[in-house]
Amino acid sequence: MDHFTYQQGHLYAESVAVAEIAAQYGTPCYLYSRATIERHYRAFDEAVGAHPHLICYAVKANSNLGVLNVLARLGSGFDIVSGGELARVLAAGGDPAKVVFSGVGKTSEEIRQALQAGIHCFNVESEPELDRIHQVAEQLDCQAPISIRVNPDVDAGTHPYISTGLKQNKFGIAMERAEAVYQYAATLPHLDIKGVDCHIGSQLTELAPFLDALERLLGLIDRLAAQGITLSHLDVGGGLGVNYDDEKPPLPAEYAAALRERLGDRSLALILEPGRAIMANAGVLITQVEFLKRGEDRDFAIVDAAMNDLLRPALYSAWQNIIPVSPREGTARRYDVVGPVCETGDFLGKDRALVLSPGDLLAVRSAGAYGFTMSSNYNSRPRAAEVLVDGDEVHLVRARETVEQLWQGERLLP
Ligand SMILES: Cc1ncc(COP(=O)(O)O)c(C=O)c1O
Ligand SMILES: N[C@@H](CCCC[NH3+])C(=O)O
Repeated sequence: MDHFTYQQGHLYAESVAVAEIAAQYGTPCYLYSRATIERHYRAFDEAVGAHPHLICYAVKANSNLGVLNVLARLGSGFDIVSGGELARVLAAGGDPAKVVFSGVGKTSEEIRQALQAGIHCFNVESEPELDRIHQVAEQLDCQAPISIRVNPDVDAGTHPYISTGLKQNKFGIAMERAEAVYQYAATLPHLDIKGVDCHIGSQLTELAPFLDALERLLGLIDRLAAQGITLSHLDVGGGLGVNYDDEKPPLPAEYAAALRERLGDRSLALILEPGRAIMANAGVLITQVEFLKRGEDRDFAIVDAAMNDLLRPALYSAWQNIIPVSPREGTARRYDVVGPVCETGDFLGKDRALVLSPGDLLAVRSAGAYGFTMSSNYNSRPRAAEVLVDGDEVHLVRARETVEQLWQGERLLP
């Protein structure tokens, strides 16, 4: 469910006509709905219920400060993967004590910043990383809270580029090594073992792979307990899919109930790291039709948003719905909806049935996650504005870039 609906024949974001926002802020423009973000966050929080837990929203899905601030106000924690994301969380008023730090390439400087900020836990992805964290903690004369990210070798059944829990993926420490790594970590005085973590991939639409991974983790937790290593939390990562088309992913309530059932009476706090499930359907990308071009083979709707604004279709052949902001009467034609970037892979959607005239506004749905965060300045295109709608209020949470900002930091030769 989301708060982008047609009212009197025009698309609205909560109580505001999308066309009005486009007129004020220009296109392309990302629109987010505060009510949808809040509802999705609460769906996870309430699904886990009374069981001790932390919802650590995955910042990579959408790191806009306004968005992070909405979540921080709800008490959300954050899953980060860089010093930049940590800085954003802090700037947005997030609580560092609710931050978990994932990612395979943490630098010493990033580790130092996170220790100084007082984060909840590092999700350690390799043995050399464990040593590096220990070394930095020793220099700062503190204990680093850690959790081992285990790679359970489970097929998430998702796009190969976003599957992370297989042996051949770069993420986590192999299950076979995990016990030895915990034993080793327990000998290091500047580490504080907190938990175990896994994240097997993104856009999962079935429960089975999650539960498969969970069973393997619970086995490890029990074996460690028998060896005197008691963990206080279990981080199951993110990955719950959303409806882009007609997928029917499990709802947070169903997912959380299955997790809690399998936890049994183990006294382990649960950490969840949802990104897409909170943000994807809380956002749309608004774009305007520049030209309609009749080709010999097919028709093109050339719009002012491109792969630099929304990379998912080009990168993963991802399908996202494209709908008119103010639908017209008439006979639909089939269009490839393409951007101005000089790449054949620059498309937002292919073979879409639409009734269009130049100047029409289109909304690309489900664009709140991995939309703006994956955008770039390719073809020297300024990045789009981001707007957060809250009831009948509209907040510009990031202005469209100016062309001068495109070369900030660059220098002419002397
Ligand atoms: C470690 C980690 N946690 C959480 C997420 C969030 O995943 P999703 O957006 O699929 O919930 C990701 C991205 O896949 C991730 O790499
Ligand atoms: N960027 C991906 C998800 C990657 C998840 C990060 N581990 C997407 O748009 O689907």
